[in-house]
Amino acid sequence: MSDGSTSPESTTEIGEDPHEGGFRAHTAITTERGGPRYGEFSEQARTLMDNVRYACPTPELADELIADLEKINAKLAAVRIDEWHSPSGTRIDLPARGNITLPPFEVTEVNDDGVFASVTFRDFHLGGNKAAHGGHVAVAFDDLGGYASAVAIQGVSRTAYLTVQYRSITPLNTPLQAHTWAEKVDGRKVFIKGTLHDGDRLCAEMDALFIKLDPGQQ
Ligand SMILES: CCCCCCCC/C=C\CCCCCCCC(=O)SCCNC(=O)CCNC(=O)[C@H](O)C(C)(C)COP(=O)(O)OP(=O)(O)OC[C@H]1O[C@@H](n2cnc3c(N)ncnc32)[C@H](O)[C@@H]1OP(=O)(O)O
Repeated sequence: MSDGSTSPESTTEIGEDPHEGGFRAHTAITTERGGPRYGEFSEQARTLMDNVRYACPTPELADELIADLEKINAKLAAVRIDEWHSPSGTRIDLPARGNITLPPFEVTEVNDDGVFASVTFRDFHLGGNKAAHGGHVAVAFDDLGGYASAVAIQGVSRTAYLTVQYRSITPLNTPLQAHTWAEKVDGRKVFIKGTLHDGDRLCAEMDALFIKLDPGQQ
């Protein structure tokens, strides 16, 4: 079984030095890095975080779990690679491109009106009272806003500011509808808006500025 990291069919061409300045020189899109079960692996990691968020282990069970997790961490530490070649963040076939640090989203459509995605906040995104933590809502907006910016300018940009208006509770474990779009492009400045809905109900809105990076910019 291949780890897919060098498969020319599944990755965009990246040379010896795949990054330029602070970001990738190319949009690395892969469907094979990490192997065919990388999605299940990521999902197990998310479920681990869900369970940890709500678990109250006995001291004896905590001892056992620490020993188990030490073994798992040793296995993972042995296969760590650099950020440019890691599957996380490049697997466009998986929720949130296989990046478990993002709220899992699935992009459902990209068109002239922007990026449309289904986002599901998990148990481990809990803020309080069954609602998502506001910081996680901002994370989802940052990534999907960056996506809309990338689509608008066909290039890489970085967040200069991002404001979220929290309009109503954002529920956990519910597929929510996210929409991000470029309202205006002015030179390197990309003004991005976003909304997050639970059905007809508006949960949050985003207003952000992304700056297109100059070649080689850190
Ligand atoms: C089939 C489809 C396939 C699709 C494939 C998938 C595609 C997916 C693609 C991608 C998705 C991923 C998306 C990820 C997104 C995540 C992004 C982040 O989280 S980035 C990390 C957080 N942000 C930072 O750490 C920035 C830190 N700050 C900086 O580095 C600089 O300040 C920077 C780059 C933002 C600007 O610095 P300067 O030196 O380049 O530019 P200056 O000259 O300062 O600003 C340019 C213009 O912008 C204005 N500006 C800059 N910052 C501003 C601010 N905070 N507020 C207002 N204006 C600002 C300035 O006034 C200037 O405007 P005037 O040209 O003079 O009109």
